[in-house]
Amino acid sequence: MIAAPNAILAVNAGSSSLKFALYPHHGIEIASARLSGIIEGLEPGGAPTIKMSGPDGSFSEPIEVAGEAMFEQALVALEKVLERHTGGVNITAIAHRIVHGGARLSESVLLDGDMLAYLATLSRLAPLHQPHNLAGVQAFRRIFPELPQVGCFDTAFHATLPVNEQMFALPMKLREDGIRRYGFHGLSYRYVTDCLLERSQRAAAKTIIAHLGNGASACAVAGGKSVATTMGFSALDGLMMGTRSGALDPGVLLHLLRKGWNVQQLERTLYKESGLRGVSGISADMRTLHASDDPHAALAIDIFIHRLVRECGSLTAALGGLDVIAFTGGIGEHDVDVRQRVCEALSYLGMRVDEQANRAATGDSIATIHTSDSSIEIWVVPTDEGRVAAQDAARLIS
Ligand SMILES: Nc1ncnc2c1ncn2[C@@H]1O[C@H](COP(=O)(O)OP(=O)(O)O)[C@@H](O)[C@H]1O
Ligand SMILES: CC(=O)OP(=O)(O)O
Ligand SMILES: [Mg+2]
Repeated sequence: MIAAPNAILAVNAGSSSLKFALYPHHGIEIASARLSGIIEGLEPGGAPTIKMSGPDGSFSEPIEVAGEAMFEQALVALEKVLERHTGGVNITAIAHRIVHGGARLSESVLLDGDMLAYLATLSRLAPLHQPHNLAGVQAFRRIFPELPQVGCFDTAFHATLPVNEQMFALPMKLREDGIRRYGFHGLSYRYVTDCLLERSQRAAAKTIIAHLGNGASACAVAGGKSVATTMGFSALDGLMMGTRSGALDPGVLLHLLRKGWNVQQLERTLYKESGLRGVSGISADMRTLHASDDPHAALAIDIFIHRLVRECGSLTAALGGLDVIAFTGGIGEHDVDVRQRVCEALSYLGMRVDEQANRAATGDSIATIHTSDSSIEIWVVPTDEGRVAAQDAARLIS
């Protein structure tokens, strides 16, 4: 009898959805994802649905849940769906994307009770991500108690940030309380950095990676290491995002507090009602904004690009020049118009975008979109955060 192939299940548990992908592996050798998908509607009162695409094509089906423990019931359903569509792979570990590893964790780790207790203390630093990530781990531990669970941290890639990039100009005592810049989207930055280092002679020098998804940030990478990044203490800083404000004058917060706003109102506004959604009044989805002829939609896109161009200038200054820029995340991989406008605004650096190559880069595979006389390479790299997590899990269980 031939043994079922081994595979690692990489998951990203959010507030109301769970993204997953299954990576076959042979020891520490990881293959491309065999299938990937999302369970949506996991909020109380929601109607959980599983969407998946893999070798048998794409499908979407509701998950039957009754009473409490919706998350656990969804995982049991996921296990059955995976069994049906993979012909029975042998899952060897679950690799969890967890946004915050704090100052202590600069690498992925096996998750046990002590480690989870430490990670729970970081929830206050990432209130909209960390509690959901950890609830995901707990649910998987209950449903699959025999499987190793591995934590892979968004902050880990930024452990190399120099101290002047980590520090706020605040009283030193606050730094001792953990109030410093951490940076996020590290799994994506690691994936893109590895892709670039494999393919470009110049990527080892001075590179900016723009991760433009629902959450968005950009990172300056030198010699494969993070040296500056736009997200800081929380996943709110830096670029304008789908529903988050990005960098904001702290005076605005003081003003609103003085007007009587409470923490919940501030949190909701900054995380959920700002960014593309807040400015446009229409949607957080870039595709919807492009399709709209409302002037507020155009204004939202315009601010998004303006903020990104300014941050690229700042990151270029931190690097002392620029050799390579890479676009990734849903917008970075697919949005021809945003890439064109950002690159044209950065032409003062000697960046020349090839309009035809840009139009042809659809995010299905890695592409370059610069002209032969551009002094800066421009890349489009479809990211794969799950693969980085799966690699680490394979290493940790081997
Ligand atoms: N073809 C496209 N053109 C422009 N934007 C796109 C396209 N496809 C996806 N996006 C945008 O990508 C964003 C989601 O990015 P993604 O990286 O998938 O999200 P997440 O951060 O949840 O992983 C949305 O704003 C969406 O509009
Ligand atoms: C850290 C962060 O912003 O993550 P996401 O883009 O998944 O919201
Ligand atoms: Mg994302």
